[in-house]
Amino acid sequence: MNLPPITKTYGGRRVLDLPALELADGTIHAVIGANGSGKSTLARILAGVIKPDQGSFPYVGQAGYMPQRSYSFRMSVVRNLQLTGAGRERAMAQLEAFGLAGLARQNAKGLSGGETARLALARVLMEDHPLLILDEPTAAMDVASALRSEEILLEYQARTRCTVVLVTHSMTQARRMAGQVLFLKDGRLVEQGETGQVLSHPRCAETQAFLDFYTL
Ligand SMILES: Nc1ncnc2c1ncn2[C@@H]1O[C@H](COP(=O)(O)OP(=O)(O)OP(=O)(O)O)[C@@H](O)[C@H]1O
Repeated sequence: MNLPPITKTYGGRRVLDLPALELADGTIHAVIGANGSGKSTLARILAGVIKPDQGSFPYVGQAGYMPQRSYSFRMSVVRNLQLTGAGRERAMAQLEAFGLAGLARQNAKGLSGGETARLALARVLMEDHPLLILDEPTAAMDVASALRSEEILLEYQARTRCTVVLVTHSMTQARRMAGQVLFLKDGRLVEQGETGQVLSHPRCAETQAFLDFYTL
């Protein structure tokens, strides 16, 4: 997937200023960087939720998107998944996979934060998308749920061969999941490359300085 240069400006402040990018198809790309570095802004643009300063993103409508603040609809948990057009049996199987089957009949608005995130991920993975944009999908989850979600996501990706943009603050998650890593700082792309290279042998001092905090 070739992306054109992308900029985004709010109130005269440029929060994203990226060059043309190539994201290898069928690969999981982890987007890492400090708070405010532009990760969610990039995710929203790729998902078509907001527009870049210029042009429009050509993949609007094709992407499955899980925003940073996951949400549910005011109806039963199982009906949240049936909204995708799936039958009850398929929806229940997905809830089972995400450990939510016991909550199927409960109103989804009563779910905890981590449960809501599991439901949101379960919902986006009900359909096959060529492009998946996941903004910190497991940040609210307990470790067991996060690891299970990673497994399900990897199975989904292996089956569909979709391209995934995964925003994460977890370097261990990036190592487990991603083939490529993009490091953003102050809205700029500092480094992009194979996961092991960027996380273990970064080329840029700025990347190393960011990663140093993860060994503290
Ligand atoms: N709607 C908006 N109006 C004004 N500024 C915005 C808006 N959305 C984002 N920004 C600014 O753009 C910058 C990048 O925000 P973004 O949410 O993309 O960061 P992030 O890397 O995802 O951060 P975090 O790790 O905290 O989620 C921030 O400084 C933020 O304040």
